[in-house]
Amino acid sequence: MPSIDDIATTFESATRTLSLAGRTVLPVDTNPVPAAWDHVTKIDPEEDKKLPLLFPLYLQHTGALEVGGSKDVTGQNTEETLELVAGRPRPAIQEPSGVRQVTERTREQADYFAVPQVLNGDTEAIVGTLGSGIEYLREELGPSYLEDKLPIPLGDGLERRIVSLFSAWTLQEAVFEAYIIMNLDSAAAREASVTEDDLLSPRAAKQRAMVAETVLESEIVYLEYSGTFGGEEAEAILEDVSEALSWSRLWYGGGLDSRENVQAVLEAGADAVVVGNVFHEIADEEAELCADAVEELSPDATRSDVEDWVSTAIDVEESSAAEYLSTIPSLSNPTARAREYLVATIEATLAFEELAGALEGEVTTADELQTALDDRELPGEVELDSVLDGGPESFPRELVFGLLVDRLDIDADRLPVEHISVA
Ligand SMILES: CC(C)=CCC/C(C)=C/CC/C(C)=C/CC/C(C)=C/COP(=O)(O)OP(=O)(O)O
Ligand SMILES: O=P(O)(O)OC[C@@H](O)CO
Repeated sequence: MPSIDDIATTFESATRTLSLAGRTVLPVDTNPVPAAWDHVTKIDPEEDKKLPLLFPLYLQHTGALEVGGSKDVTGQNTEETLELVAGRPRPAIQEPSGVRQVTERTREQADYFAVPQVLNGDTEAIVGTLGSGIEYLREELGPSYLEDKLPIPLGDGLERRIVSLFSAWTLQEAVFEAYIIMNLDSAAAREASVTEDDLLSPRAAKQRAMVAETVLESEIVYLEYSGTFGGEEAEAILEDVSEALSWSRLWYGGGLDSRENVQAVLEAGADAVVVGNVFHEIADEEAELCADAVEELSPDATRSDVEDWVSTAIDVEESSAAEYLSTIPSLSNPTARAREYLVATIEATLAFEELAGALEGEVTTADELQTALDDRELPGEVELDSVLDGGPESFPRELVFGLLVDRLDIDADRLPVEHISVA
């Protein structure tokens, strides 16, 4: 009679064979990273990188929101950013660059967990940090998660096995991003100790991508030029790497800000583009624009007044809003959308200023503020509700409440609005 170990071994071997067939010969796509994502927006939780006020308007057109960065990222600012953006309106991926950015809360908030592994960096960036991450899952996050969830203690042995299952499951559920970092002048290159000697030719990049797909089983191979556009060099790498991959998705990120540079990397073989800086630049741009609008426009300016003002205040075609929207392959007429979203943002700001002015000195507690907002149409509410499909909680209400709590210096729990441009 076969032992339980024999049965388990046979089962494991059959599962592996099926998984291998799914990756190679069967006409099915078993990669958990949706092929439909051809555009991903990378959102950095660090303090200096802000979100546009009506960010869901912009994010409705992207495939997924990837939350992470290489500098000044913490568990707390990651939780805050995920609290704001996850599901608004697209799924969120947490991409940690350090172990302690992962918390119980971020695991609950994010729909996907993406672990970077750098194919051309130092050992720390391929196995070192990952090793401390697994240790952290087993020895800290797992036990504290279990303590929160278990109604009664189960005894040391069983608890240890459940914790080990928790960390194995977390990694099983994770998607791995095999990075090839090619811009030496980026935080990502510094983080992963990528030097001149580590830069790869297209052929070497292709060979490492093959290791990622077949041995490391990385769901994503990520050509990273963070902060700069890789141009022809990147295209040559994408051409070679894309020929070699059949299961892993090939992502390109770095310096994208126009339809042309997006088309170039997609045509060279990228499955998806990742856009970071230019999204945050929308927030900086609108903060200035809104400050000017508050100075120059009357609070009861009509939409057509605002549209006219926008036409004189900014060259919309050259704006960061239009640049970001132009990176979304499926979106037609990005300039017209940018104009529409900028106008909506200014209208919302003018209405917010008027509301804040009316409530100043009138309300001093959270309850009073809540009552004052009930049954009133709030700035940005119509636009945001049309994108967010209602849902049980009203995001525009929470947003305006949070911004007013800050403005009126009220003591109350609120959304982490400090990540929003105009706060
Ligand atoms: C398993 C657990 C709990 C955690 C995983 C912890 C790991 C393995 C983190 C990976 C650390 C690592 C290899 C970082 C490399 C740097 C990197 C690729 C960062 C991502 O780039 P961006 O942050 O988007 O780049 P910029 O900041 O330059 O824009
Ligand atoms: O910020 P940018 O240059 O758009 O790069 C996006 C992303 O690849 C960074 O990890």
